[in-house]
Amino acid sequence: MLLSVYIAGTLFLCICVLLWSLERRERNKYRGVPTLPLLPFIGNLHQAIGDTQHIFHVVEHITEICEEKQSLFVFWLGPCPILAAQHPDDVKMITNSFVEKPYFYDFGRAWLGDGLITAPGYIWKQSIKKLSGTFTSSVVDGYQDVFNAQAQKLVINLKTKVGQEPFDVMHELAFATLESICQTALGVSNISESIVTEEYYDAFNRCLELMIYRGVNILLHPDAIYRLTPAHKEMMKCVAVLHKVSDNVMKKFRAERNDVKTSEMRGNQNQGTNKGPKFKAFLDILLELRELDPNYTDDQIKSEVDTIIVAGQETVATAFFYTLLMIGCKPGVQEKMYAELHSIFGDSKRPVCKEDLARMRYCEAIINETLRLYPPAPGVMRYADRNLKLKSFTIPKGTICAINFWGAGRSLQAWGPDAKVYRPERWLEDQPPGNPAAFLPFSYGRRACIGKKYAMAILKTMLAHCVRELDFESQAANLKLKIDLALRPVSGHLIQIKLRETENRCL
Ligand code: HEM
Repeated sequence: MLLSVYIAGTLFLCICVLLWSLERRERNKYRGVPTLPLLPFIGNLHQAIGDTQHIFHVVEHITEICEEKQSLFVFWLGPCPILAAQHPDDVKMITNSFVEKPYFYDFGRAWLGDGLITAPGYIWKQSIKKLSGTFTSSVVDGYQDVFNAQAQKLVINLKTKVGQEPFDVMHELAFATLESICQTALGVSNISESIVTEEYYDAFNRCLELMIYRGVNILLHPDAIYRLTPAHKEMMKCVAVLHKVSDNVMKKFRAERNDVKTSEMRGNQNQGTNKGPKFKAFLDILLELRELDPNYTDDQIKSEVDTIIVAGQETVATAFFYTLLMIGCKPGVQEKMYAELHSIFGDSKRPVCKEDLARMRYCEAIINETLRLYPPAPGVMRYADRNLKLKSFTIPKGTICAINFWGAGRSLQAWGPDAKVYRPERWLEDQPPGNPAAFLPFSYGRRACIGKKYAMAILKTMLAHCVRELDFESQAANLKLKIDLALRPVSGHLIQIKLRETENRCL
């Protein structure tokens, strides 16, 4: 008996020593890179435990260290090093060199399959060749009618809130951007209630929460363990709701395209009854690709549809919210924007056309400044599939790199002494501000956002419609934030609305 206790004890000790020496060897690879105080085996894991508000504080703390030392930072999630980067030179190198994403992205694969965001590198390389040109300026110009219609509908919805106490505006924004993405990129002109539903909205938010919950619970990272948990069961239920939406969209799309073909075949007889969209939708392009390439499966198309819904909806709605938040607490900025709109539109509430968008320079500066300080996605990750030499450090193969958008956008080094001040005018000066690789809301390098032109067009259109008729008020002084994958305010997306004075006079 004593002997077996002795053997077991010795064995345990040997395993600990082995693990400890492996850990030391691994940690030595990152010697010189700042980190937080480490515990044996768990590294910084204990510092990551907490809610999503705590995660935001950790990111803020890391940002301060990186800025002060002008260096990288390594966070040890147990045995797994996560290398945070925010210096423009490092960001450029990392995002241009690596296209693989770390296993954290697999947590979204049940939902987004091999769509562009979650696809492994070899699939992404094939997909991006086909899809990189799907949101060019000329394609996005074709969406302008939908953007106007959705913006007008949003104004009508927001007018019902005039005079109320501060309210959470995200619901209105999310529905407007979801309908827009279905009508534009996915080419479904009649959005029925079966598509944009409360059930979808709730399932979407819950999925994000469940993914972050898994992300911070390292014990739930292995699939074999996660599958046994109630969280997995709930995730699959939510994913089923979300997939029902993409299935519905695809069914409707096919039905509408068949109607268009039928009415085209009927020729002149039915002229004027064809209500299909005037542009080629992203989904048109996907279906054309499938006709040309038999290896392009229905599953792949569905994954891209789910991906485009996620990528083009929540991000735009969040960006719009922060823009309202900023103009709402800076009356001078809002008035200057209104003056610009008045110089373009006069008192007219006419639709916004692409020439107007080009003239809305202050409005664009407001959006850029908002995205700099409040990037809807506060960062992204890349997986180092080989060693990479940076100026100050060689990233070892196997490292998970986290690009810190939040930190890059607020860096004094990159943006100057007023980096933390909201000043849209910086975007209108002769020299473009900062360093392009420090302005990261759409990411940078390979695997950056392909929807930037879409985002800017819809954001400007919605802003023009809203600010021409409404006056926004908000409190951002004591804003508390959390990271729910997206950067979100803890107390909700609170805004107050008044009718613009000119509107009051008209009534
Ligand atoms: C303000 C709005 C937007 C922001 C802040 C934003 C941000 C981003 C970011 C940070 C990424 C990189 C994700 C990663 O590497 O993990 C990304 C990728 C992507 N975005 Fe956007 N996005 C916006 C709007 C849109 C829109 C409107 C669309 C489509 C209509 C879109 C489509 C995509 C796609 C397909 C990808 C994956 C690209 C790839 O991996 O090749 N985004 N976006």
